[in-house]
Amino acid sequence: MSVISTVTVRVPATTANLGPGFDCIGAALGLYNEVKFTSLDGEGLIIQVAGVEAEKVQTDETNLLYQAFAKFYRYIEKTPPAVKIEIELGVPLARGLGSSATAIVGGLVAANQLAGSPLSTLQVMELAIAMEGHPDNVVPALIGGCRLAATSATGWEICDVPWHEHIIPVVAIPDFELSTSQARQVLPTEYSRADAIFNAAHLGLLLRGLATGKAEWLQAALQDKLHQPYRQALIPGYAAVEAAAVDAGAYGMVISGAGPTLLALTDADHTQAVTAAMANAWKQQGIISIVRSLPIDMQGAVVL
Ligand SMILES: Nc1ncnc2c1ncn2[C@@H]1O[C@H](COP(=O)(O)OP(=O)(O)OP(=O)(O)O)[C@@H](O)[C@H]1O
Ligand SMILES: N[C@@H](CCO)C(=O)O
Repeated sequence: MSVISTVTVRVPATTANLGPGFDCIGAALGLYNEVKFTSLDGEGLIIQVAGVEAEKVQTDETNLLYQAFAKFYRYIEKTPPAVKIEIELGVPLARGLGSSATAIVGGLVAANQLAGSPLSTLQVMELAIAMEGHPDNVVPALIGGCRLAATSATGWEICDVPWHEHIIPVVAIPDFELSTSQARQVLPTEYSRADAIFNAAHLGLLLRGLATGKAEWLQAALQDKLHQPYRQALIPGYAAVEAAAVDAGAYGMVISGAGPTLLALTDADHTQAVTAAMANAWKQQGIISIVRSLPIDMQGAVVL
């Protein structure tokens, strides 16, 4: 088989929900997956994976990157070409850092590029949201920054959420997985009026806290009644890691995406202490973790 065309796409990890923004807010982080698509003549699919947890990624047609690639071609009513996909993984799988969003966005962006860009970024975004089922990971993975997504009469309204430069995300990534589908199964299907009001108020406060960096607003805002109370039991050591982060000076701590990664927000003066405290708290529970501060990525998916 000979090579027709090649494209390489880099896609950032994302942290969704940020506490009270369940299924509607997320931010891109400076941690990346890179994927090279080479379209070939003839028929076939070759997938090669390297990097963190490479052995866990499917290498047949069920691979999510390929699923997104094929969905794009079905959408434009063309047959997907034979393709070789080379994946360099930096984002750990099923940890609440948007690995599935990197695959969906990477596959769609690469396919659009190889097909001569017939779709706009907005159209790619709508396809990505439909595939993932919610917008809070795929939107920042595609366009970067911190983003809020809301439905409108005609589709989606996406807005940028200003993130004060003094606010630093610290992610504590444990060495166990929690799939999003499992973490969604424990959620109720209905909520009380009191819980709905609680989240509306705290999401509003979070937006203002993120924009201003005001400590009191951030400390109060990072609370939620829609998903975290139900998911904490799936994350051993949650309470101990949260207490350690706050004692070390974090504004607060939330579940990153569907978990099990935990996300603390802090400032530069406390980043080192918060990072060490979270790692130590988990260690005392017998859980190995990687804890690190990450910048907000402002670029989103990039064709290299
Ligand atoms: N680079 C990749 N290539 C192919 N498939 C991937 C890739 N990354 C993730 N996946 C698929 O996505 C699954 C993980 O998706 P899941 O939604 O459970 O977690 P997540 O996206 O990492 O977390 P969250 O949505 O909470 O941020 C993996 O088990 C794998 O099937
Ligand atoms: N909003 C999603 C993010 C994970 O995909 C959830 O919490 O289930």
